[in-house]
Amino acid sequence: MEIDKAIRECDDRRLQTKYNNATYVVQRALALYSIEEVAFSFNGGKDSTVLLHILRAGYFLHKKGQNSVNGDLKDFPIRTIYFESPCAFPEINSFTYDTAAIYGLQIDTISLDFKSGLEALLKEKPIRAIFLGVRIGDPTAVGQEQFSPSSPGWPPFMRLNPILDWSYRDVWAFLLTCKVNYCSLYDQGYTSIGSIYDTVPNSLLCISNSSNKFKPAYLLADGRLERAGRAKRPSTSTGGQIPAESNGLTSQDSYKNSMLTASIIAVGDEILFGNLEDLLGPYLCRKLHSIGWSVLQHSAVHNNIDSVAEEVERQKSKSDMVFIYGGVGPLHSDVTIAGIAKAFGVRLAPDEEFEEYLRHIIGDQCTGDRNELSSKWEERVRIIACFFNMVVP
Ligand SMILES: Cc1cc2nc3c(=O)[nH]c(=O)nc-3n(C[C@H](O)[C@H](O)[C@H](O)COP(=O)(O)O)c2cc1C
Ligand SMILES: Nc1ncnc2c1ncn2[C@@H]1O[C@H](COP(=O)(O)OP(=O)(O)OP(=O)(O)O)[C@@H](O)[C@H]1O
Repeated sequence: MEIDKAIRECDDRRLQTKYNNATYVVQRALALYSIEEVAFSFNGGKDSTVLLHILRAGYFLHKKGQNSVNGDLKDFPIRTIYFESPCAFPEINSFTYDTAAIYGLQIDTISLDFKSGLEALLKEKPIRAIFLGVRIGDPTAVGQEQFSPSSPGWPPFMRLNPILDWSYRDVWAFLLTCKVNYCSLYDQGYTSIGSIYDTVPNSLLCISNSSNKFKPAYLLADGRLERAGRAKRPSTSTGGQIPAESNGLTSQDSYKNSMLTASIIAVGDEILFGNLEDLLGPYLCRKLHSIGWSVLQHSAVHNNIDSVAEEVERQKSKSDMVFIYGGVGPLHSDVTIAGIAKAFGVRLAPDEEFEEYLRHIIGDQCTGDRNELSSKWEERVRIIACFFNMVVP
């Protein structure tokens, strides 16, 4: 099987681990559900293209385990569903159907919205579980695991997310290592694709502003910014139904003329006990005021998860931006980040690529301990901050 072979022969250990885990999830699912009971939700995007090949490989390994291997490119009996929309890019539509033809996918095209379409599908077919290309950075991944029942109010099925823990870089490492086709829009600077009304190429890949040329998606250095091309278009007299033409990041320009508001939260028992003077807060207030921002509130809270979470929760609905400092070090008593996660209802996960970057800059002195990494990082941030203070008056 060409995918399995390509991954086993490559020298990317991290990719091999991700691949092994993802195909294991597929094999577990195929052991739990019959082929008639599962479906694959495919939309021609990069994540679902990865998932297609993970499913092909997982199905191959599943059959191999049963001693009935068929290496045929078109041996893919899992029902595939595609929610086709008139707002989809034509390139996405044609890639979806071309790929279906190449790999012999039995594709059911659904023209309803997700919920109604799934309701109709589940009435008609014995489907109990659906494979999705959802990844941890997606807004819709919040609270999901590799096996997650559909949400309350949705028809009942199991959501299967084999690539949930894959990063943007993992996705591209896989597609390029396996040399599989992907939608041509990704070579034109699109990094995550929604509809023609809300998606433009990612400005971070712009080669030069004048030529309007973009580098391919796999060259985006920081995968956390993959959704920067998902522009929020202001509504217009035509109901906002104008294809996005400008770049996603420039949509922030519309804010320039209105006054932005900020809240400032200091976290630290020492400040509340009066043992430490908060110098940063007044400094931030002055700086923000000098650039035309309005500071709505400046508060101090105890170094405890619930206090931080409650204050963040309160302030985030009032201000355009909340500044928070204190309690972000490597000690167990530093709980600010956990408090912020609680306020947003998300769980904390290590950012593996950032960790790798830190290891790279810390170099040989690194023992591999995560606490050590964050304390060393703090040191560097302090040095950079001092430097910044010296050169910026
Ligand atoms: C097969 C399938 C199952 C879904 N199940 C759920 C669900 O259980 N709960 C939910 O809130 N959204 C569900 N959705 C909607 C997605 O979470 C999400 O809104 C959609 O994929 C659009 O994502 P985007 O905004 O990143 O394009 C489902 C979508 C699909 C295609
Ligand atoms: N129109 C659709 N039809 C079928 N499945 C869909 C559709 N939209 C989303 N999905 C499912 O939800 C998953 C997550 O969607 P998402 O848009 O985040 O990823 P993607 O489209 O694969 O890649 P990209 O982020 O580059 O657009 C998809 O991989 C697919 O499984």
